[in-house]
Amino acid sequence: MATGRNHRPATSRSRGIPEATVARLPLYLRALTALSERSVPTVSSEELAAAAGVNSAKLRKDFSYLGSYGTRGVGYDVEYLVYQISRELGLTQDWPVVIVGIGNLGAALANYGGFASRGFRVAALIDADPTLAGRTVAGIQVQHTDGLEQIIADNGVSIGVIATPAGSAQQVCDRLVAAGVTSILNFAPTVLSVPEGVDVRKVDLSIELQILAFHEQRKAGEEAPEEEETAPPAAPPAAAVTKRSEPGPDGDVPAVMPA
Ligand SMILES: NC(=O)c1ccc[n+]([C@@H]2O[C@H](COP(=O)([O-])OP(=O)(O)OC[C@H]3O[C@@H](n4cnc5c(N)ncnc54)[C@H](O)[C@@H]3O)[C@@H](O)[C@H]2O)c1
Repeated sequence: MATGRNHRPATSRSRGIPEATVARLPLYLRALTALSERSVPTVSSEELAAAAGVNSAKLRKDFSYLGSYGTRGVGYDVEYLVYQISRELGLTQDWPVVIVGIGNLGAALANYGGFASRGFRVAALIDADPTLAGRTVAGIQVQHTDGLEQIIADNGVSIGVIATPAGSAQQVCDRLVAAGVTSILNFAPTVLSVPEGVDVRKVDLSIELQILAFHEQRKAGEEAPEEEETAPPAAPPAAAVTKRSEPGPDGDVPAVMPA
């Protein structure tokens, strides 16, 4: 099943919106939702850009793809933009989601209230451990992986979340895809291979931490007084050098949102 490449198009399939813009829409939506909750009626591109952590020229360009230009001197209508972006992201409908792997992470995700409020209903929790089957997590009974295909079909699920160990993730992914799932959020630290037409998003908090560590190290380097550079460790003997494995052909996108 794990054949073919997931060729990610440069633009979204709906109306030629660039993927980079699509990736920023949730940031705008989050900022706009906060304004809406405070009953703020309009917002300028600069204010909204600052709240979303995005450059304001980029924001205006992004909104032009939605056909939203704002009113000079007034700004953007908050409620209407919330509606427009939600519609563009497909959030005006309810998306049933299954989570596979109900360990520490899967249970935490199941308990996270933020999915439901954003239109993602956790329809089922699935785990391979027979001792977990029947247990209730976040008010939902965990079901055994034996029934995975039936669960997907019964609930009309198109989005699956993988929170299993890395070693089982590809097999789980293959079963989800064979059962009809076409979007996967992968938390397992492995590259998934999926057929054309299946989207994979990968979340890896340790990669985010590593990037922060890189910046911390650079900051520390800038602050430290000049001193002799530490010699790098000696290169390993040729025999000990192993070839780095090539990333698998899943074409998934790192969790880091473009600024
Ligand atoms: N992306 C991140 O930022 C992040 C953060 C924490 C953990 N993780 C990863 O998430 C995964 C889960 O971590 P955890 O701490 O919850 O582990 P865990 O061991 O607590 O839970 C894993 C669960 O997966 C189940 N499982 C194993 N094989 C399965 C299969 N084939 N089908 C269905 N269920 C299966 C196990 O029974 C277990 O309940 C790991 O891969 C971990 O590395 C990622």
